[in-house]
Parts: sequence; structure tokens; C-alpha cells
Amino acid sequence: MEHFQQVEPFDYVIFGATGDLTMRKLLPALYNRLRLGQIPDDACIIGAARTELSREAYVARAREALERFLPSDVLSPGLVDRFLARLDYVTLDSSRESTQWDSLTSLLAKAQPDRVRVFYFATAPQLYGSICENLHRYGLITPSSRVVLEKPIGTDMATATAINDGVGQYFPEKQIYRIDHYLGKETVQNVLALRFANPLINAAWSAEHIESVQITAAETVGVEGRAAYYDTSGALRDMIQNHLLQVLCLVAMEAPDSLEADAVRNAKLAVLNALRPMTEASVATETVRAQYTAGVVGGENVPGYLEELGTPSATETYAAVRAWVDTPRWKNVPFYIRTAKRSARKVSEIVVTFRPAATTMFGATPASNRLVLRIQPNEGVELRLNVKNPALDVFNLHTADLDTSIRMEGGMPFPDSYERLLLDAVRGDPVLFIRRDEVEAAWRWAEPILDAWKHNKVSMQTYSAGSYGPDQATRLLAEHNDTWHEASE
Ligand SMILES: NC(=O)C1=CN([C@@H]2O[C@H](COP(=O)(O)OP(=O)(O)OC[C@H]3O[C@@H](n4cnc5c(N)ncnc54)[C@H](OP(=O)(O)O)[C@@H]3O)[C@@H](O)[C@H]2O)C=CC1
Ligand SMILES: O=C1O[C@H](COP(=O)(O)O)[C@@H](O)[C@H](O)[C@H]1O
Repeated sequence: MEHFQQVEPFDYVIFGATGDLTMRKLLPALYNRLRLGQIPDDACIIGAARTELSREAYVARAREALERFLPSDVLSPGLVDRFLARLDYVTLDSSRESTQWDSLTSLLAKAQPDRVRVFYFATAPQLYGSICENLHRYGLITPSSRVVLEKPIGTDMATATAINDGVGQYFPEKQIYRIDHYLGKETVQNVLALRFANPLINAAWSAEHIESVQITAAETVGVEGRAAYYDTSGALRDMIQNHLLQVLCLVAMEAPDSLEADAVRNAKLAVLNALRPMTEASVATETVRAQYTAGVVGGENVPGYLEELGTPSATETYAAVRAWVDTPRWKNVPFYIRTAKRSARKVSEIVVTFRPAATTMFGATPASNRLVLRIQPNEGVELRLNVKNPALDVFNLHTADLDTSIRMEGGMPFPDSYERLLLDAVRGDPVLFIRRDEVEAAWRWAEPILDAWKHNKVSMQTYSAGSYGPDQATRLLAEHNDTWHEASE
């Protein structure tokens, strides 16, 4: 497949190599790219974590992870062995100075000094600074090194600044890749194609024609095994401050001059900087937070968040915000953003509602055109149009949907977003990664919401697991005579 070109040989060092993310996402993603011919045979993947393991024991864990997290039709024994042959493991407390670093140093010393080296931090973000300090101390940072930082980059502006400063002391910004896996999703990138390669859509992409925008990321799962992390985070920090604001940026930004990383990031930053600042008063009218109670999801009874946790908690599992982008293009257009755990359906989508036709010729006002960009599942684009109702002699309108699936060649499922991003770091292409100023601008906007919530300026609502969310979220749109688009509509 010519679009999956092989990357140059590399060493990928994954800190946090025994963790959930590495096993569930990173190793399967790298395997898939080897399977597609993108990973050269002399590439090395080195796992690092504190757990004492021999190389063989780590390889056995990795094999188990591939078998568990990949569909059997992509696993062939020959390819799995070829992938596992690329793996190595070092036992290392990466936050401390010790002779344990010698093993990593000697594995890396086997390669040419100018070979691409990627350090992937799949550990708690509090460790990022000390890992960098040690990489520097042991002379492991080369000019062709990159560091990939997992989210969350902090829990507020102060902690984000501390993390960015800690890493920035040892790596220049151009070597830092802050990952946001939503940007690795094909259909999120498609926002750019749809907007800027289709004059028909581009011409209508402003307040003159658009009434509102909705961005939803809803999940049927609860907090799974991640309650310890999630309860310190909540829906706003976990999904909105990063993934959904990034999606909003792509929807709202002005056309970048090119697809070069800084052109795209500057255009996104301009949107983040144009978000109307939240105040204590506006948080009260523009946001909703809620926790799920027991309910039924996919036919199964599931407990409520507090029961799952076993302790009281003021952490939201649902958040909805009405945001405003104060630029001429988006004057008075509400952007509704929402995310939920234990929702009725798993769906991520962007819904653009256009202003209705200003005509009286059909009697009633025609329905608004609506463009739905389905990010997942069932990736595609749907456009609601008004057409004549053929069943009637009189000229009545009804709506019809143009619905296009976006598929890979041969109907293959889309690659997991980590696949593309992991190799973009090897290629040295940061366009789908977040720049420091974007992270900070996103925190600047999100922090007043978190503060007001912390001080109970907005009461915590509840919603039953398996529902679409709390009534207050419905009211947020009803104030503007709007309704949430539910995927089944
Ligand atoms: N899991 C997920 O789906 C997602 C995770 N993330 C982020 O990725 C990061 C990792 O998450 P996750 O895998 O779930 O977490 P886990 O707790 O499952 O894994 C943490 C990993 O870090 C290692 N570790 C901890 N301390 C040290 C240390 N001092 N030196 C070296 N290794 C260490 C642990 O191994 P050991 O104990 O052997 O040292 C383990 O391999 C977090 O920042 C998380 O927020 C982001 C998006 C999704
Ligand atoms: O980053 C995160 O994303 C997932 C949802 O990702 P998706 O690709 O399945 O939409 C979410 O479950 C998790 O809580 C969050 O940390």
C-alpha cells in the first residue's frame, strides 16, 4: 500500500511500558504499522518501567496484549514474532538517578548517534520533568530526539506550566510532541478537507449562515479501571479542555496558509484566544455538570458513579458548555460542547445547524439545513435538505438526508488514531500535536469553569446511566429554541 510508506529506522523508548496505555494502545498501534510495512526491521522499541522483568517476560506480556487488544484477523504468527523481535525492556525508576539508566544507555548506544530517538512518556505527568532531567543527566538527548507527552498536561494552568517548564528545560519546543488522540482521528482531520476543499461548504461557514454548532463526545462506558485518575479529573478536564476544544478549533479557525504545523497551530491558537472568557456569572448560565446514577446501558444494569467509587465525590461525569468564539465570523453563534460517560450511545460528532431559508413561499418556514460530521462510529457526513414531498400534489416540503459514509479502501476499519500519531513523531511532523501556547490558552478558558464548579456556583445534576444526560442540558439549548442532536434522530 503506497500511502503507508516506511519510516526511517528509529529507537522508541516508552516510559510506562507495563501500563494500561502501552498495552492497550501503543504496542497494538506499533504492531499494526509494522504489519502495514511502515516499520523497518532495524527499528527498536524499548519499554521502561520499575517492575523487574526480563526481556522474555516483557515480550510475553506484549504478546498477550496484542492477542487481547487486536482482532485475530490482523494477527499472524510470523508478523507477531517479527514485531516482538523489535522489543526490549529495561527495569528503571525513571524519576531517580541510578545505575539502572546504564542498561538504557547501552541499548541506545548500539545505534547510530543521529538515528531518530522518540521518548514516549506514558507515565503520570508529575514524572515528566524528572524523566527529562535524567535523560539529560545520562546524555541520552540527541539532536534527533523527540519527546511525546501524554495527556493530561496538568490539571490547571499552574500544573500545566510546571510540566511544560520541566520538559522545556531539556527539550526545545520543536522537539516536544503533546499528543491529543482526537487529532489522530481521520474524521477529525476531515473537518479541514470538508471546510477548505469544498467552496460550497466554505462559503456558508460563518454566522451569516450558521445558527449553532454542537460538538459531542459521549461514551457508554463508565470510568472502568481508571477511577483513581478520573475522580481527580472529571469530564471537563478529561475531554473538553483538550479533545473537544481541539475539535472546536478546527471547526472555527480561519484558513491556515498551509498544512505546515505552525500555520495550523497558529490558526487554532487564534480560536482559543477568541473564546469568550468565562466569569463566575457566565459559568452559572453557560455550563451544566452532572454525575450518572444507576441505570441500564446496552441492556445491562450498571451502578451509579458514586456507588462505583464507593466514596462521596464532586467529580462530574457529564459536562456541557455553551461557548462563544468572539470573532466576526462567529458573531453570536453558540458552540455547544458536551461529553458524558455512561451515555445512551457511544458517539462523537459535530453538528452544524444552518439558518433557515428566509422565504414565505412555502407557507411554513423550511427546516434548517443541518450538517452532521460523524467522527465515530459509522464515520461519515450527513446533510439534511428540504425537498418537495412527492406524496402530495400540493407543494409541501419534507426533509431528506444525504448520507455519505467515509470508509477506507476495501471497507477496512479506520486505523486507531495512535497509529498515525506514533509514527508522525518518528517522521518529525508535529502538525497533529499540540503546541504549548494552545494548552495554556485552553486552560485559561477552562479554569474559571473549574473554579466556579469547585465553589459550587453551579449545582451538580444527575442523569441515569443510559440516558442522554440531565434536563438542565436540554434547557441550555431550549433557551435558544434548539435541541441536542441525538445520533438516533
Ligand atoms: N490508559 C489510557 O487509556 C490513557 C492514559 N493516558 C495517560 O497515559 C499515562 C499512563 O496511563 P496508564 O497507562 O493508564 O497508567 P498505568 O498506571 O496503567 O501505567 C503507568 C505506568 O508507569 C510506570 N511507572 C510508574 N512510575 C514509574 C517510574 N517512576 N519510572 C518508570 N515507570 C514508572 C508503571 O509501571 P511500574 O509500576 O512498573 O513502574 C506503568 O507502566 C497517564 O498520564 C494517563 O493519564 C492518556 C490517555 C488514555
Ligand atoms: O482521552 C480520553 O479519551 C477517551 C475517549 O476516547 P475515544 O477515542 O474512545 O472517543 C475517554 O474514554 C477517556 O476517559 C479520556 O481520557
